[in-house]
Amino acid sequence: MRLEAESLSARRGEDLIFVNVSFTLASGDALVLTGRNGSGKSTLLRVVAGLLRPETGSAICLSDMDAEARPAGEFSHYLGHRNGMKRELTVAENLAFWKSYLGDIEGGQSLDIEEAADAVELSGITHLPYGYLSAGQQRRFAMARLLVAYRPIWILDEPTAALDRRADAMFEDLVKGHREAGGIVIAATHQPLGMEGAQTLEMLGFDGVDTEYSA
Ligand SMILES: Nc1ncnc2c1ncn2[C@@H]1O[C@H](COP(=O)(O)OP(=O)(O)OP(=O)(O)O)[C@@H](O)[C@H]1O
Repeated sequence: MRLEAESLSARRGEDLIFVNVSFTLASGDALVLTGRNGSGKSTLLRVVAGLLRPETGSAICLSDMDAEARPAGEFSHYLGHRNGMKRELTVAENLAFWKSYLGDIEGGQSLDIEEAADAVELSGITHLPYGYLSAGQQRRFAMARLLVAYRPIWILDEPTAALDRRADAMFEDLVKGHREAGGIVIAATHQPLGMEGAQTLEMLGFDGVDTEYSA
């Protein structure tokens, strides 16, 4: 599998946030986005995930299963700053929703809900309303979303911000396991997070609008 981003530009409001961003990632590869606050990291992640329309360019995925290139978003999990879980529902209900809503795509297998809870070291509390949990527990279960439906590309925006070191280590193992199984990871993160050997791409914000970016 290959993810190819070519000549991406994006606009927020009136302003171009970045132009000419290109990179290619193959199975097992990772890309770390760096750059100061407001430089466009989240915007680029949302464009690749298919949540924001690019001004120019495309992010496509060439899968071994499919002769045709398809939008990268169809192959992606997106874990943004927000957790994407309903506070009133139990953890199990939230994860069951994501599991049935997303389903698996060809080429990989997902975990069931208790297995995913175990993988984020929180088994036994999936019957609790999500809103009862601590911020760190909520974030861990948001990470469990990545495991209950298979997607080869993980797009992660500061996934472990405000978590403790043990959670970092747990998440690092998940990311390593995903890459070893042939997955691709793109993350805006200041922590290592299993991203060894990753390409890096420094986002320059408005300053970079006249400069070409590529990783
Ligand atoms: N919905 C929006 N409408 C207009 N401008 C926006 C919107 N969202 C973000 N921006 C602007 O786009 C620019 C890039 O923001 P973005 O969130 O992508 O940066 P970032 O590098 O992820 O920042 P941080 O490190 O603070 O998370 C900023 O100038 C921001 O003000």
